[in-house]
Amino acid sequence: SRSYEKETQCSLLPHDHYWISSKRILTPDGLISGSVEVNGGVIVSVVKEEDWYKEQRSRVKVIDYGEAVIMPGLVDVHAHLDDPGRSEWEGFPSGTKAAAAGGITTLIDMPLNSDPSTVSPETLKLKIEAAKKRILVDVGFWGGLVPDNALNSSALSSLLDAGVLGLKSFMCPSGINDFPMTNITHIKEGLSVLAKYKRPLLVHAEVEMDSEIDDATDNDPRSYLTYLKTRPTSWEEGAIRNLLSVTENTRIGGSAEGAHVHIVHLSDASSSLDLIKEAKGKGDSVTVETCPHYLAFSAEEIPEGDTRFKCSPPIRHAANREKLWGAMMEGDIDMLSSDHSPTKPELKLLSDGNFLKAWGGISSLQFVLPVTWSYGRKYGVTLEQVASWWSDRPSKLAGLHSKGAIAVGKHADIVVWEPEVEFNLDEDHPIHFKHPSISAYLGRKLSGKVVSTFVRGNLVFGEGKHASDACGSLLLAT
Ligand SMILES: NC(=O)NC(NC(N)=O)C(=O)[O-]
Ligand SMILES: [Zn+2]
Ligand SMILES: [Zn+2]
Repeated sequence: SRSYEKETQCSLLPHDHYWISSKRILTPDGLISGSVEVNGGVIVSVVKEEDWYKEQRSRVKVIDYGEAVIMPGLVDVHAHLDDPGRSEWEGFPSGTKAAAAGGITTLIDMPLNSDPSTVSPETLKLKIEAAKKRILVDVGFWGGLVPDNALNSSALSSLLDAGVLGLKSFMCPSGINDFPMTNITHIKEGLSVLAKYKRPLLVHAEVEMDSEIDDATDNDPRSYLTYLKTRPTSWEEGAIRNLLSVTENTRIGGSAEGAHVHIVHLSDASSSLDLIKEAKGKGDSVTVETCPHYLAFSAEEIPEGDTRFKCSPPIRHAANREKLWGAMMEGDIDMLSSDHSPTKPELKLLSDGNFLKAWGGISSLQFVLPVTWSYGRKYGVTLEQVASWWSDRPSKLAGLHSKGAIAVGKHADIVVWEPEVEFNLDEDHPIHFKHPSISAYLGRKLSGKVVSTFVRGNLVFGEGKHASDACGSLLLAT
């Protein structure tokens, strides 16, 4: 029939009702051997092997994944897909293809690096138009909190009413002209509006302060350490200290109860993290993420002129990376995000190697699961932790309560992967984001191969292939 045809193009699997089984299914109650029943895009049962009676399964298709891990799909709350306006940097089609190939089933797009930035109902509409029928995974949007709308509660309300899942602001220049930085008054006012909607504010927490080098001309711009000195930990610490001066309002009974502050891409695992822990201890509604590149790389190993590693805040020394891992394992850092922030290769200035002038941003979207796993193994990272950092916590941050777990009633957003399988990110490895050459992960050996990715029951990626139709859904807050 017609509808059958349509289904097969959204999914590599011509079934609406089926079971997937494996010896390792990660549920909220732990790892089980058993099966997951999917019907109409939703998980309708999760059954242990011993309870899975033959008659139950005989009627519908069963896909047996053997010992591969079945886990909730990843929810990436921080990615820049640069569409519309800078789709030569990335774009919804290539970005969501990379996401699907990496086991990411939901992606929340940042409001900047597209042109225009997403700061109003009109600009959100442009995003929605650009994404419609061009996304392989589910996509939601953060709106921008900028000086233009921050002190105007009806402007902010109209942006929130239009469906952004929350807001994002910068405490330092963003590098994007139509996305200026906010001060603490803007943030405070923004939180009071967000409180009514119970949606979060995500903050890029760095503040411009004196750099540790008096005269940049004395320093080699091809040396990573020169760049590192221009954005010392005091930038993060100063911004976070200032930010946390207004988060007490988010406590129960506070004037902005219901609002939440989420600090994006934390790099400094020392004083900045201590401040966050202290605020959480007092009951402020605060969470923090870091990104795989801060956990995988260290300043010491960044080659001269290799601007693929440039991002802000910067990747710091190995001792800081150890502390970040400690904070992950202790639960002091709540979750992970990619901060996939690509550009066109020309702007990375790879032949110049000038760290001070190159575009800042790491390209990683497709690799975050194997990177987290590969670099985390030495710290004893478990599958439960990976699912908490990448699915459970981020889905809650974004208010997406139908996502983030293999449980009855949730969307059938699922990644099937083989943690033990190693691969080299060499020229032969298919990479789906637009500009693989600017990724700092190229040439690495990783462990953890994505076998299949399901979005609302559609098999959107399997055996190295993508579904031919882009049937991801737009996630608009209501
Ligand atoms: N304009 C940007 O995308 N900036 C991004 N750049 C990074 N992280 O280097 C970011 O998230 O701050
Ligand atoms: Zn940022
Ligand atoms: Zn970012």
